[in-house]
Amino acid sequence: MSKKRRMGQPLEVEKAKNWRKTLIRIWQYLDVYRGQLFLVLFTVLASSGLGLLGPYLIGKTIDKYIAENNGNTFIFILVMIACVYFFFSLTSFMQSYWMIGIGQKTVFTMRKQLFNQLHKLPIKFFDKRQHGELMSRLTNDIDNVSQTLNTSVIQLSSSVMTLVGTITVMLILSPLLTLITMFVVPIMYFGMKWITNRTGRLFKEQQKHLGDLNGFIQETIAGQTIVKTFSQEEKIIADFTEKNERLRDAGYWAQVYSGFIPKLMNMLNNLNFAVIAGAGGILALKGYVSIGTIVVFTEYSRQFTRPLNELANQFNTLLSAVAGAERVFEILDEQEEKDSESSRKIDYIEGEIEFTDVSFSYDQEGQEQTIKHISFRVKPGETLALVGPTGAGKTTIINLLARFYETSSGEILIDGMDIQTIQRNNLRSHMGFVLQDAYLFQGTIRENIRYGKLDASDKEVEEAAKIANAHSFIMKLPNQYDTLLKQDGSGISQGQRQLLSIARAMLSNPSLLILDEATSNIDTITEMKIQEALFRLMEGRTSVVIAHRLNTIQNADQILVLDQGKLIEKGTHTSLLEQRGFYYDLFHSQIHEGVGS
Ligand SMILES: Nc1ncnc2c1ncn2[C@@H]1O[C@H](COP(=O)(O)OP(=O)(O)OP(=O)(O)O)[C@@H](O)[C@H]1O
Repeated sequence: MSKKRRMGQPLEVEKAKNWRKTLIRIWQYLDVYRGQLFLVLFTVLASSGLGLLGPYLIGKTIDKYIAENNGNTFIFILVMIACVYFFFSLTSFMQSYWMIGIGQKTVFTMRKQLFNQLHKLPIKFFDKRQHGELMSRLTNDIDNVSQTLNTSVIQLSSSVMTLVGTITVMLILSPLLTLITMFVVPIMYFGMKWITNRTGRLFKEQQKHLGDLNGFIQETIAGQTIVKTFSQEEKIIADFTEKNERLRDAGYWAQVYSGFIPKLMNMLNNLNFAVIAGAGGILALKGYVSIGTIVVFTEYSRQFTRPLNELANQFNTLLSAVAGAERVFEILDEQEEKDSESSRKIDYIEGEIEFTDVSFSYDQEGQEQTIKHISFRVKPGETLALVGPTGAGKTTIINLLARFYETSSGEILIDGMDIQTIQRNNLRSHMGFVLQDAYLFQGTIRENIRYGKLDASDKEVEEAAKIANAHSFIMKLPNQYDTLLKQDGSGISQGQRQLLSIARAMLSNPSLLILDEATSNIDTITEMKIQEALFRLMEGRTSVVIAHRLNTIQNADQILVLDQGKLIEKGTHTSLLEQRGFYYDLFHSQIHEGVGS
C-alpha cells in the first residue's frame, strides 16, 4: 500500500476506544492529587477571567479617553489594567508551578511501577523483546507523558475556559459581530479533523520506531566486540540507517501534519481579523457600536481563535502522550510472575533433586519439545553433571530447576517437594549460581561480592574471596576491595570475573549449586585456581554442573548425557566410558582436540 493511501485512512473506532481507556487510566493517576488539581483549575479560571478582563478594560480606556476625555477615569482604568495583568501573570505562574509538581509526581509513580513490573515479569517475557526497546519505554515514552502533563492539562482547561468566557463576553458586546466571527468554526473543525486523523497514527508509529532504534543502538553498543570481530560495521550501519529512515519518515510526516495546525489557525485568525475590522468599521460608522468595542472585539476574536488553536495543538501533544502511555500500560498489564496463594517458604533444604518424566517447550503451543520425558534423581551433597552437544537442553534443565520457566508436564521435586509449591524467590534463595557470563555490576569489588548476601560484613566478604582464590588478585588492584568496576565488569579478566562470581556464590552459602562452566580461554594458572575454588564451593552441597570439558567432571557422582532434549545415557564417568556410546565418543573427540586432556 502506498504511503499516501495509508495516511488517508481514518482512525479506527477500536483505536479511539483504546485512547479513551488510556486517558481514563492517566486520569486515575492524577486523581490522587485532586486537591492540587483543584488549585490548578482555580488559578486557570482566575487567569482566564483576568485575561478576558484586560481587553475589556482597554476598550473602556479608548472610549473614555477618546469619547469622554475623562482623565481621572482614564488613570484609574490604566491602574486597573496594570493590576489585572500582574495577577494574570501571578496566577499563570502558580498554575504551572502546581501542575509541574503533579506531573512530576505522576511520572515518578509510573516510572517506579514500570521498573518494578519489569523485575516481576518472567524471563520468557524478555526472550522476545529487545532490551533497548524496553528502556525506551522507561525513558522516552514516560518523558512524553511527563511533558504533556506539565503543559497540556493547564492549556486544555485554560483554553476551554477562555473560549467559553470569550464567546460570552463577545455575545454581550455585540451578537452580530460574534456571529460574523463564528464563520471560522466549521472551517477549523473540518481542517482539524482532517489533520488529527493522520497525526494520531503517525505519532504512535514514531514512538514505535524510536523504541526499535534505541533497542538496536543498545544491542550494538553492548555487542561492540562481536561487531568488530566479525567486521560487521558496515552491515550494522546499513541496518541502523534503515531503522533511522523509518523513524525519520514517521517523525517527518507526524511533524508535517501537526505543523499544518498553527498555519491553518494563523490563516483563519488573520481572515477573522480582517472581517471583524471591515464589518466592525461599517457598524461603527453607522453608529451601532463604539470604536472601543471594535478594538475589544478584534482582540477577543484573536482570543477566540487562540484557545481553539491551542486546543488543536494540545490535542496533538495529547495523542503523542497517549501513544507513550499505551506502551507503558502494555508492560504494566503483562502477567507478572506470581506465586500461588498456597505456595510456601522453606527455611532449609537438604539438596535432593528429582525430575520425574519432565517435558518442556519454549513455545506456548508446545509444538517443539526442548526437553523430552527426562527423569533422574540426585542425592543431597552429590554432583550431577550435564553433558551433550550444543542445544541439547542442558541450560534448559537449569532454567526449569530454578523455575525461570515452568515444565509442560512431569514434576521436579526438591527434598520430595514439588517446586511449584515453593515460592520462586524462596526457592532461588537456596541456590547459588556461577554462570559462564559472570555478570558484574557497576560498583566496587566488595559490593559485587556482597551481592550474594547483602548484610555480609567486610570480613565475611574477604573470607569468601579468600576461599574463592580471588583475594590475591584483588589485593593487587589499585584500590583493592574498593576498586570500582565498570558497568559490565570489563576492567578485569574473564577468569577473575569467574573468581568473583564464585566468591559471591560462596558468600550466599547455598544448599544447591548451579555451575555453568566457562568455555572461553582462560590461562592455565587461573583455570587451576577456578577449579580449586569450585571444588571448595561444591563441598557438602548438591551441585548441578553444565560441563563443557569432560575432564572436569570425572569425579561427578552422576553424568547425564543429553541430545536434542532427550536423556540418552546416564552413569558415572567410568561406567559411561565402558558403555562405549555417545559419551565415549564425546570424551575421545575432546582428547583428540586437546580439550579434555
Ligand atoms: N528462551 C528460549 N526461547 C526459545 N528457545 C530457546 C530458548 N532458550 C533456548 N532455546 C532452544 O532450546 C534448545 C536447548 O537450548 P539450551 O540452551 O538448553 O541448550 P544447551 O544444551 O544449554 O546448549 P549450549 O551448550 O550451547 O549452552 C535450543 O534449541 C535452543 O535454541
